[in-house]
Amino acid sequence: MTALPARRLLLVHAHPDDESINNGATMAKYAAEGAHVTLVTCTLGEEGEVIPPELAHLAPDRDDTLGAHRTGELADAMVQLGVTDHRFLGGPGRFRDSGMMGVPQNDRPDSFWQADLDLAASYLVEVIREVRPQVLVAYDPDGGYGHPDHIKAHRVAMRAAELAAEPAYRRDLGAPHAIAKVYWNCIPRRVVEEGFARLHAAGGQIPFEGIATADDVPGLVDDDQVAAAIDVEARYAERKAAAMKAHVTQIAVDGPFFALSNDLGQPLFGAEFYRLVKGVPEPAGDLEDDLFAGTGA
Ligand SMILES: CC(=O)N[C@H]1[C@@H](O[C@@H]2[C@H](O)[C@H](O)[C@@H](O)[C@H](O)[C@H]2O)O[C@H](CO)[C@@H](O)[C@@H]1O
Ligand SMILES: [Zn+2]
Repeated sequence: MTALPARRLLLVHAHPDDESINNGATMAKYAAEGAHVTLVTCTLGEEGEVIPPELAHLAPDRDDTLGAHRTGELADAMVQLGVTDHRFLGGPGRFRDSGMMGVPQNDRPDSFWQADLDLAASYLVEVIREVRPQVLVAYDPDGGYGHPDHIKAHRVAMRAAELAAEPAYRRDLGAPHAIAKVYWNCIPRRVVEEGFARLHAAGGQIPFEGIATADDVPGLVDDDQVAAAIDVEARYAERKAAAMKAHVTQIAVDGPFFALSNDLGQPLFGAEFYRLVKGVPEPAGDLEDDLFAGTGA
């Protein structure tokens, strides 16, 4: 096996589309700089809604082929971001999209929400011990906005980071590896409110049915919770928008704005923000501009 680059970043997401929405610019930046970026997606997004009418037949209550279709959208998004290492947790279709919190699909035995935590984490331990990343990016405990697959993805990522470092745990999955820095996705309320102010100023020019609210944006935090801001050059923000566009069934992009299948416009943020939950923080008040800061990589 060829040696991996010195810098290795692992991101764990619930569905195809989350990676581009939350971390598209960060992934594009580090991939372009030669870091090894590994994305693990926990489901195929089988229970999603479908935006384009001509693709409505893919829906779970029609042909139920949306999951297979979204793997293609995700592959297209990876091309836009320059990311070559993408995996589905446990293999494609191992865990099914659980649907929004409270729907009957949450109770399907094959849903990610019902998955045994340590079993699901064991698949991620194998990836961690192979790739040996210095940095892990995951959701906060609420999954950003309370979606069961996002909550479970957080739990699996944090459990796998713990188990991967445990010398007595499953040496058949590789040599122990302790991830140096763990971040959770977030976004400062101030930045979100500025973005919505721009959206409201655009008013009638936006092509969406309505406008979301700041509280609809996952991972809202106060400024003092933010440890790192990856505020990339325009070219990486452009890659992010292109990757989001690749998720045709889930996201409609219009310039600096986008909407999910609820057709509620929200700002598309080029800068991406992170809370540090493991690692040495910068001196109080200083924002990191590099997720690998302090790792020696
Ligand atoms: C960004 C994200 O996590 N999307 C999920 C989410 O999709 C939302 C869901 O269909 C909701 O009912 C819509 O109103 C909203 O517009 C969608 O973004 O949940 C889906 C089902 O679990 C999932 O497939 C999708 O990736
Ligand atoms: Zn999601």
